[in-house]
Amino acid sequence: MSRPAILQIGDIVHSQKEWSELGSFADLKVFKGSKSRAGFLKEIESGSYNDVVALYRSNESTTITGPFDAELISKLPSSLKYICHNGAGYDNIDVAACTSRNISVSSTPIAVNNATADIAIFLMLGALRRIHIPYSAIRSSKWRGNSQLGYDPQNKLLGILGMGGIGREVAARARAFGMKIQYYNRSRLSPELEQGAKYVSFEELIKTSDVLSLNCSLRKETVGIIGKKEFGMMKDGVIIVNTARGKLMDEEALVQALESGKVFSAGLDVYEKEPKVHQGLLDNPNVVLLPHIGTATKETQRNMELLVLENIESAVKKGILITQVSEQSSSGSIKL
Ligand SMILES: NC(=O)c1ccc[n+]([C@@H]2O[C@H](COP(=O)([O-])OP(=O)(O)OC[C@H]3O[C@@H](n4cnc5c(N)ncnc54)[C@H](O)[C@@H]3O)[C@@H](O)[C@H]2O)c1
Repeated sequence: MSRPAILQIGDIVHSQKEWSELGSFADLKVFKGSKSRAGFLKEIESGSYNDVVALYRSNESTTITGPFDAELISKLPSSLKYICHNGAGYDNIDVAACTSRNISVSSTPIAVNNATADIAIFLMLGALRRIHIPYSAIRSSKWRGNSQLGYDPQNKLLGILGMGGIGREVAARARAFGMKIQYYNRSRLSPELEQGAKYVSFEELIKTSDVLSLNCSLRKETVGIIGKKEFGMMKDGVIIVNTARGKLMDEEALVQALESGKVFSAGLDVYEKEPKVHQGLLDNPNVVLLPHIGTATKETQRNMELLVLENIESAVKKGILITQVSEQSSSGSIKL
């Protein structure tokens, strides 16, 4: 029987040794052609990947191939059974199109939790203090510049929208700051996972939170989940933190809510049209901005790569993905 092949798209930076070790049971191929969607499609058409069973891709490699949408998925070789994605968010993969082609998809949850929750807390504290103002004043020899007093996290009500892996780590950290926690999720968590957080309706979360942290995945039904109407329902002086996905929120509506003072400040790691950032956010000193660096630590990047490689090994050797995406693992609709 011929050996299966595994295809790498994009860079593997922190676990090259472990990638090479997959060579003990499979042929390793790396997409090196003209680094574009057209170049990738050309390589597929040439037949070079006709023995590829599993592939490695990442949120970063989307800049090379474009999204794994229905069009691209329809052109993948018929040998391909597993897409092992490096990223906790996989909104750049059309999972339904994969399922209908009997392709299983994995992502990298858990590995991302700590680093992303750390950044959410960093942004929340920064937003509570409107930290950008003193932060930039000192470097332009203005000492505190136009700084005003901020707020303590203690005794504030933190609302978490999407109490998944990252949301729960945000809650754990916020408890240490003396915050009260409430959350809304697709389904209520067990008491062990809730850790005392109060489960409330979406409407109550929006209306009563002092700080709102967006931690839910981007799906068709969550695009624009926070828009003009929701900002209108919020408490005056609310603080918004978004480390999940920019498209969850109507950025224009956020800019207006910041300008009107409805929103005291915001801490953002993600944007609607990355890498483009709304000019109204760039111009507003009350906003803390980071360029999507939630998982940008050496430990987390390595752990994410390793989890992808573990998924590949398990898939090729045993036909099982370790962290298959929930749309496929819970529906049981995929037959291999
Ligand atoms: N800033 C970064 O660098 C960075 C890093 C990792 C992940 N992320 C983003 O954070 C998101 C969350 O990651 P995670 O690992 O915690 O994922 P997760 O799957 O563990 O949690 C997502 C949660 O969202 C909830 N959810 C989905 N649809 C919902 C809806 N309609 N209403 C309410 N809740 C809903 C789910 O029930 C789940 O609890 C990812 O999807 C990803 O886009 C960003």
